[in-house]
Amino acid sequence: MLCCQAALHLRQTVLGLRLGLPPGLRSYSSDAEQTHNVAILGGGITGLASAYYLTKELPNVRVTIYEASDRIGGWLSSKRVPVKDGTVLFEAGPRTLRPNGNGVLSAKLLQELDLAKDAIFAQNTSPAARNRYVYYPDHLVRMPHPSVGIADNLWSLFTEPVFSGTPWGIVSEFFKPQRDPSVQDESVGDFFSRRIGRNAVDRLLSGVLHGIYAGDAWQLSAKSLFPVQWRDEAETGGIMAGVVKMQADGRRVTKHEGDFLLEAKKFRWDPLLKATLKDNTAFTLKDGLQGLVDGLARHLFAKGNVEFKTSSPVSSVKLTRAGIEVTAQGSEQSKSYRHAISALSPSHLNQVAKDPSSDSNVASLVPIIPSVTVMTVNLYYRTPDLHLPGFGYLIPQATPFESNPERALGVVFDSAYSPSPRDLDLANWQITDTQLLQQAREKGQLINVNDFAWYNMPDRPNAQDDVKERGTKLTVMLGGHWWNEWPSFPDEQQGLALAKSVLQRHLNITEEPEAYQVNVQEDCIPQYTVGHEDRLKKAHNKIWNEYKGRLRVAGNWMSGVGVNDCLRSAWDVVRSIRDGRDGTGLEQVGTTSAAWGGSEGGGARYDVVDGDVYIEEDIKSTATRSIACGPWYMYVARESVMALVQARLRHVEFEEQRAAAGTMETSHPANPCTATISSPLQRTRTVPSIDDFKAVR
Ligand SMILES: C=Cc1c2[nH]c(c1C)Cc1[nH]c(c(CCC(=O)O)c1C)Cc1[nH]c(c(C)c1CCC(=O)O)Cc1[nH]c(c(C)c1C=C)C2
Repeated sequence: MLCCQAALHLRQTVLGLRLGLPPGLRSYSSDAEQTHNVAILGGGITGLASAYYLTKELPNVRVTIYEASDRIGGWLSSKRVPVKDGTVLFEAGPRTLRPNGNGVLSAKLLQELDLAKDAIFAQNTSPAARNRYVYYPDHLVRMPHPSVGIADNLWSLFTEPVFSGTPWGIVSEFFKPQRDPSVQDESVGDFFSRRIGRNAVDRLLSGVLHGIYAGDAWQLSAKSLFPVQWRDEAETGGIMAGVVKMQADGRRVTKHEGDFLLEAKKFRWDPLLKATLKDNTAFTLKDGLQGLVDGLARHLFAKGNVEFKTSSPVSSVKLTRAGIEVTAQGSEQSKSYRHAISALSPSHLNQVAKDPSSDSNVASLVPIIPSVTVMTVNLYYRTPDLHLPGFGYLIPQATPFESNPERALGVVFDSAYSPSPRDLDLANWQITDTQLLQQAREKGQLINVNDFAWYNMPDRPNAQDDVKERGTKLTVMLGGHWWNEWPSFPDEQQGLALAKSVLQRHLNITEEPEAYQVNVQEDCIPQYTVGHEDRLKKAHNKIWNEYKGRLRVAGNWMSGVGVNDCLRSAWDVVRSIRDGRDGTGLEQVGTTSAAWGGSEGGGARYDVVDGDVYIEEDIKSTATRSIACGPWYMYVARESVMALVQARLRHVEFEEQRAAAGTMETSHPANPCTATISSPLQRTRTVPSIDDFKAVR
C-alpha cells in the first residue's frame, strides 16, 4: 500500500514536471493554518467535479480523493475499438450532455478545461434532435415535431395506437378534480393516469422514464420527478392550468435556482464557444465523455493540491473533535480532515458510516434508495444507415411481450451523434470558406454545418469514429427495472444475443456486427420511488445529527440522475462549504419540489410573480433587454429586473417579520422543511444582497 502511495506521489510529481508547472504548484501549501483539507469519497464524476470546484473556490484547499477501483470516472467510460478500416468509439454509459439547465456547468467546463476544441455539437436541426421514436405496439412511431408539419403530426396523433386517448386526455385535464390534499406523494403512473389517462403513461411516458431512469413508471415518485406538475395540481388546479399560468406570469424560480442562474450569468463566455453552442441540442467529445473525466483529472493533477488514492476503498468515516476521520482499507492510519464529501452511493455510504468498533445496531445513515442495473450493448455494423435517421427509440412498458420478449428499454442510434466522413468533407458543407464561417460564428450568426458544429474549425473537425466509410453504430439498452428481481444477470454472450435479437425483430438487422462491447453497470441508476423526498429529509437529519456538517453528500441519488445533475450537486456542496454554511448537501430537499407558497410557504424560497423574470429564448422577442446567461441565452425584461429587486426586498422583509414573531419554518440543516424552530433564528442561507440584483440593471 505504502509502495502504491509512493508511486502515486511520484506519478503526480512527474506529471507536474512534465506539465512544466512552477514548483509551488507541485506540492501542497506548507502553511497548515491557511489550508482547508477535504476528503472526497469516490472518484466518479461527482467526486472529480467536487475536487474541481473545491480547488477553484478555495485556493488553499488540499483535497484527497479516495477511489475503491483502480480507475477514476465511474460510469463514464469510453473505449476505442478496432474495426476493418479504422476505429470506432463505444460509450458504456452516458454519451451526450445537454447545455441547458444544470448543463450550463458542463458547458462551462468545456471552456475552463479547454475541452471545447475536442467537442462535437449536434444542432437543433439534426436528426438526433428532431426524430425520436417509440416502439409500440409492433413498429416505430415518430414522435410529433414541428419539422414534420401540422398535417402529418395530426395524422399520426389520431391514427397511431401509441397516442390513443392522449390528445383528449390533455384537453380534458383542465376539468379533472384536484387530488386529495392529504396525499403526500404518488407514483408517476398514478399521477398522470389520474390527470391525463392510463394510455399516456403505459404507452408514452413509461418509455421516456426508461430513457432516463430505466425505471418503472408505477414505482417512481411524481413529486420528485415532476415537481412542477405536482405543485401545479395543488396550486392551480391542474397541469394544463399551471402551463397557462406560467405563460401569463412567467417562470417562477426558487431562491436556490435564482442564485444559481445569477451566478451563471456572471460567467465570461468565450464568444466563439457561445456562438458554437447556440442552437445546440447536445454535445459530446471526440474521445467520448471519458474526455471530460480525463480533462478534470489532468487539471487536478496539474493543480498539485489534489491527491488521488485509487484502489483505496474507504472503510470508515468518523466524527472527531478536530473534524472528520477517514480510514481506507489496507491503510493502517486514518487521516483527519476538516470536511469530507461523500460521492458514494447511499448503500456504500451506509457501510462506511457504520462504526465497526461499536455493536450498536444504529439505523443506517441514509434510508434505502433502490437502484437498477443497466446492460448496454454497443454494436458496429459495416452497412451504413441500418436505421431511420434519429436519436433512437424507446420501448414503453405497454409494448406487448411478443414484440419485446428481451425486455429491452430502448435503442440509441449512436451514428446520429457521430459525424461521418461525409460530414467532415468540406465539399459537402453549405459554406466552404472556413474563414468566413469562423467570422460568422464569432458574430453568432452561423454555426450550423450539416447538422453539426465544431469549435475547433478551421482545423479538421472532430469525429469519434476514425473510419474511411461510415457504418452503423447502435447501443441496445437492457435491464433496468425489468431485472429487479433477477437473481443473476445475463453474461456477455447472452447479452449480445439478446441485443441482436432485439435489432433483428425491430429493425430487421440480420448482419453480424463488426465490433461489439457488452457492459453491465450494476446499480448504476438510483430510483426516486414514491416517498423519495421524505427519505432524503430523513437522510439529511441523520447525517446532520451524526456528522454536524463535517460530512456532505453529493451525487446522482438526490436531485437528478444525469451527469449534469452530478456536477450541480458537487457545485452546490462546494459553494456551501466555501460560504461557511452548515449543511449536509441535502438542505435544499423540498425547497424546489414541494408545493410553493411564494413568500407564504417555507420562507426558504421566494418567487417572482410580478414579472417575467427569466424569459427563455423562445419568447425573446418580448424582452427589452437581453442578458447572455450561459449558452442557452437568457433574456430579462427590464421591468422584470425591477420586479426581481422588489420581490427580493419583500422576501427579506418577510423574513425579518418572521424573525420578529419568533418562529420560522426554516431550512435549518437539522431539519430542512418540517420543523418550526424558535428564536434566536439560525440563518444558514446566504442571502444575496440587493446589490447583486441591482447589478443586473
Ligand atoms: C446509458 C444509460 C442511461 C440511461 N439513462 C441515463 C443513462 C446514462 C441517464 C439519462 N439519460 C437521459 C437523461 C436526461 C437528460 C439528458 O441528458 O438528456 C438522463 C439523466 C436522456 C438520454 N437517454 C438516452 C440517451 C442517449 C440520452 C441522452 C443523454 C445520454 O447520453 O445519456 C438513451 C437511453 N438511456 C437509457 C436508456 C434505457 C435509453 C434508451 C434508449 C438509460
